[in-house]
Amino acid sequence: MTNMDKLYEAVAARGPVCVGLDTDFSYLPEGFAKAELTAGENIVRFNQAIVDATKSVAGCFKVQIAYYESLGLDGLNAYKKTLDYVKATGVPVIADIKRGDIAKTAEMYAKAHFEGDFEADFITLAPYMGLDSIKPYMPFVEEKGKGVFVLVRTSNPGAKDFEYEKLADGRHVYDMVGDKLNAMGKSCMGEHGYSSLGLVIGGTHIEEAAEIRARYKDSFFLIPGYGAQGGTAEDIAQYLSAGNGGVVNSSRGILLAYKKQPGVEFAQAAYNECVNMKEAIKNACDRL
Ligand SMILES: O=c1ccn([C@@H]2O[C@H](COP(=O)(O)O)[C@@H](O)[C@H]2O)c(=O)[nH]1
Repeated sequence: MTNMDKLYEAVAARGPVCVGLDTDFSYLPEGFAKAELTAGENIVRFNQAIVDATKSVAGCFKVQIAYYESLGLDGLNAYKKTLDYVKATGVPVIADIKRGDIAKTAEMYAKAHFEGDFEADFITLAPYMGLDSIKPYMPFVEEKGKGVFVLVRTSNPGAKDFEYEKLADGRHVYDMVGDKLNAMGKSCMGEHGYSSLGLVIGGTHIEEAAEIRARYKDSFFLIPGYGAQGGTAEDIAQYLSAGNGGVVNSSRGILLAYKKQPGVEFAQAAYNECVNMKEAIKNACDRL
């Protein structure tokens, strides 16, 4: 069974919410940090509380490496401890590292994030340098069941700058990227009908949602943009297939939920936000 199969089953069991552990030190509630600990150590304590509170309603967790790299070695230690803590729960974990480089360098990134200290179930990749920048990850995908999510149509406003450009055949650039990746992903199909080569499809532009879902029936989607970036359950539901086939990330919306729930402890507030998000997406899927 591939990690994508496990992710599919996790979504079937607990829903599509992907809890984003993009933990900035400034997100820790007042009085939470212990002065005798480093910033990274305090972030790990915060993350552990979030993971404990939300794992029963999380399809997966996503750890955004930039938040940890920005703290240097202390942060990388916190990154590893956070990954290890999530892995011990058995809930799938995506390392959001967005790598993209020449094949030889990509081989090293693959080793760095699919084995050893920073091993994750899934990683994110940027495809701009071409398919040879993705291929070095495929031995881990095809032989060890690992998974990748590759950027196709991103959630940021700048998605319009390159991804929406039109080709001579009428396709958008993001269609061409998605088509090539979807074809590449046929080499690693799982038991549940989804490839281990998944696609990142932002949940903030919905005009093409139905077309994108129909075009890539066997691609699992990582869908960022819910909450803080304005994506709604109604928008996101269109990227799922009967409530599965994708995971929906929310980072700031979950980590900072306590700021919108006065008097509620931060981990409980994160849990409440996950439950609300899960129900809102389910209701929106049911209405489709
Ligand atoms: O198109 C993309 C690809 C990745 N991301 C990542 O998702 C989260 C979003 O965080 P929020 O706080 O929920 O906005 C973050 O890690 C991004 O790096 C994305 O937003 N859009």
